[in-house]
Amino acid sequence: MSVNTRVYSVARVYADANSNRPTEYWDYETHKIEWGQIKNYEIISKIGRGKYSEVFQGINIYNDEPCVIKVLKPVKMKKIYREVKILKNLTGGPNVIGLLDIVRDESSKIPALIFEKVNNVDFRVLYPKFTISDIQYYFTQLLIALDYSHSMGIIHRDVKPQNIMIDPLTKKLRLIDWGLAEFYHSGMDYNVRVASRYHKGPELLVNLQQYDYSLDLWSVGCMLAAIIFKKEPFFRGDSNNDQLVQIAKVLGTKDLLNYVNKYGIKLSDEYDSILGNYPRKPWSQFINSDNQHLISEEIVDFIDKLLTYDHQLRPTAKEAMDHPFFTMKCN
Ligand SMILES: Nc1ncnc2c1ncn2[C@@H]1O[C@H](COP(=O)(O)OP(=O)(O)OP(=O)(O)O)[C@@H](O)[C@H]1O
Repeated sequence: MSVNTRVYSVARVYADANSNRPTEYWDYETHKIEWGQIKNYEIISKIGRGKYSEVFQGINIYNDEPCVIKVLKPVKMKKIYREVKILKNLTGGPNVIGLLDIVRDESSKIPALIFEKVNNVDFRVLYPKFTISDIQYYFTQLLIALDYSHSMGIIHRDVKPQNIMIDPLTKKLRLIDWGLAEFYHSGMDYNVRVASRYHKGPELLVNLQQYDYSLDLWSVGCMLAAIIFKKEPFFRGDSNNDQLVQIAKVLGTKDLLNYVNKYGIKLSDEYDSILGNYPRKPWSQFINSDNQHLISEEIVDFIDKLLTYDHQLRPTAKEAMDHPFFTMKCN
């Protein structure tokens, strides 16, 4: 990230969340990590493997509490400091995964993050069974986590089903994987190589670097559209460029061009031959016999507002929670 002389976009909310706080709050590069005791934890089994880590189920042998041990792969120390600083700032906040400890192996110096464990059910099993009332409940929980993070000056930048742990028995939802999250400073140029392809907002794909918290709301829109229309993922691009084409096939080319023009962005020449001149596709064309029981005017309007090219026009997390979809009566 870098400071630019041309400020063309500033967050509509929480723009000063970091400038109003002391430097120690957001300056992760000078952050000193206080290492805990690695001998307190034992690995039980492997849960998953991410791009940046190997994740294990573990146990704290002193209190017998289950935990998750995220062993970080070698990356720049700066990235580790950022994830730790952000987790320390957000831990204890609503629906944010709790960081319990940070340890490292004495000889290899490999760091590991210790988290609270969620008895997650895979989204491919869970989401297809969701009723409207489940969707209202879990999306409210997700928006609560996002509004909290945004109010704390932090953009998650990788919202996707794999990063949302849900235990349907206790109805606990936790937003995990803060490894790509970043502090928001108005006027700052950010790296657009964040988020996972299917959930990347148009701002990232058109190289609009002064993006903000609203990026996370696009990803929420992708998740919601996938669940409601039973089309997972909703936008399936086979490359970053194709991802924008898939979006344009739904939202239309004209509004995309209006969007980039508004912020004085020039679309890369690579798009010249692939973007075409797609009309806007009505949402009704996504309704079929498999999904019609989930469809309502309210939900379609909500998806329509979240999946807006112009990041400044999307509802904020708080505005999203106030959408009529959430107060809609359901059986
Ligand atoms: N607290 C937790 N409780 C239960 N499962 C977890 C928890 N934290 C992580 N996992 C599991 O481990 C996987 C990887 O964790 P995480 O996303 O933090 O790692 P990552 O290396 O940053 O992943 P990616 O490359 O996908 O971004 C998750 O998708 C999830 O399945």
